[in-house]
Amino acid sequence: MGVGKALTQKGSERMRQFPQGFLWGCATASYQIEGSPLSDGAGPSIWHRFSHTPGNVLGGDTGDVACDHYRRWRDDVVLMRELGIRAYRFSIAWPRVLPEGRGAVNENGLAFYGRLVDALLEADIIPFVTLYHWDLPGSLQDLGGWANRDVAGWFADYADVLFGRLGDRVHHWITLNEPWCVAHLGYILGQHAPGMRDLWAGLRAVHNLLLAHGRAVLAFRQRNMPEGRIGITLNFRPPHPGSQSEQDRAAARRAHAYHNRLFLDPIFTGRYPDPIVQWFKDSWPETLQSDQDVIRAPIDFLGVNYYTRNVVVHAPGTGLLHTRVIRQPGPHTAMGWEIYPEGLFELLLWIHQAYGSPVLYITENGAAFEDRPDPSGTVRDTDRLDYLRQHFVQAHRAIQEGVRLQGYFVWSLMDNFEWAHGYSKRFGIVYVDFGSQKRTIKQSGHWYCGVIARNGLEN
Ligand SMILES: OC[C@@H]1[C@@H](O)[C@H](O)[C@@H](O)c2nc(CNc3ccccc3)cn21
Repeated sequence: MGVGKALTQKGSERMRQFPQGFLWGCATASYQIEGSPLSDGAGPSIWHRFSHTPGNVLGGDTGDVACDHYRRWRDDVVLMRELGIRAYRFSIAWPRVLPEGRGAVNENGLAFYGRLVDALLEADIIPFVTLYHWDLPGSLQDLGGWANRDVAGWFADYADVLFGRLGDRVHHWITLNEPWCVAHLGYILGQHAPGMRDLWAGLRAVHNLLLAHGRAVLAFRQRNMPEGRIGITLNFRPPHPGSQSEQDRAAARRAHAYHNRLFLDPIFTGRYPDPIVQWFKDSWPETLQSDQDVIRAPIDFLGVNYYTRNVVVHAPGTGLLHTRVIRQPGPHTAMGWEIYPEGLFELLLWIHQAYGSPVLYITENGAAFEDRPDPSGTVRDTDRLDYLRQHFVQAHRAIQEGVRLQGYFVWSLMDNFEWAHGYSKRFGIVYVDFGSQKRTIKQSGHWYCGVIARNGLEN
């Protein structure tokens, strides 16, 4: 598309028009919104165990109720229709479908997701299903979880149940959400479930997550569903060196390899980034030559989660990579993340140019701010509106440069359980009063509805 077509002059306003058919949406995840973690035959997940273990989640919050979406899903689909979203990214809780992680299917759990998918289709909303968004069945963690190489087969079998039962109606599948977070936060730092602090286990989790992804892609291809598309969602934090010293530039390269290339390179090139294999040499897992052919099974799209960048300096003996992140001046979100919209453009262009112009979806972008309803009940979250508008502008820039960006999912549809932060951090474009469960569309949500209707941005 030429630039001229995308920048239309309407009156005094300049419109940034997105391509026809661009999929504007919102994203959520099962453990963060559903509640009812053990209802109707569901088994406990590692996040059910982790949040019920004192000290792991701020304020002792758990996902026991969350947004009560398991019971309020019909009203939430009505809300999505009011917002006018064209697609909805949500995850399926593995322990609802396979309570033990393997073996017998829990028909009640599968039926919940079947009803949700049918309601979305009825509302003309395209479902994007994430197969795994961190809620591993506890019984599989008892067998080592992602550190056990057998998990690749367990995950592929679980995925195949869903391909078989929902594949007639769901045509967009995401195998894993942010495997980097699963391994790094869950197995190395211990800040997320299962709360392990074990580099050896964490690096094996990296490899087994990739194997599991590849085995699920191969199972999907076996199903021969020509309308179906499958990909993976990875999180990225473009690192900038804190200075032009060679030490800081080397630190930024290490951070880049670990944060951004650790999963991207094996999937697209069949090889781990050399700097990382060298850096972790003594702890690096044993792998089979045949593994790389499974891991690099071609995918149809890449999901990109972007929130911020990191400014990195060399810090001998500090942390995993001997690096430290330097807080920057300027605006930050309630998570303490720098607001750096240009980083989205930089990231999309890098992936486009370095990995063969894949089809991309922004599967998460959003911001937490201290939202409060005013006396009339209105939530004037202008800071979130500005954050999203600035990032939409950068996404539009990327499309102008030829990036094959085909959709954008705002994180999140509604305020929800923010992992170790509990309910203290609000990312939604819909406000949730967790006492009454009342939903209120925030100013950003009303604004987003207009962007979707115009399929573009007014200045
Ligand atoms: O923190 C906001 C969201 C979270 O609610 C989603 O479940 C998760 O997919 C998600 N990933 C990121 C970005 N990745 C990240 C990296 C390091 C620490 C925390 C998040 C942000 N978010």
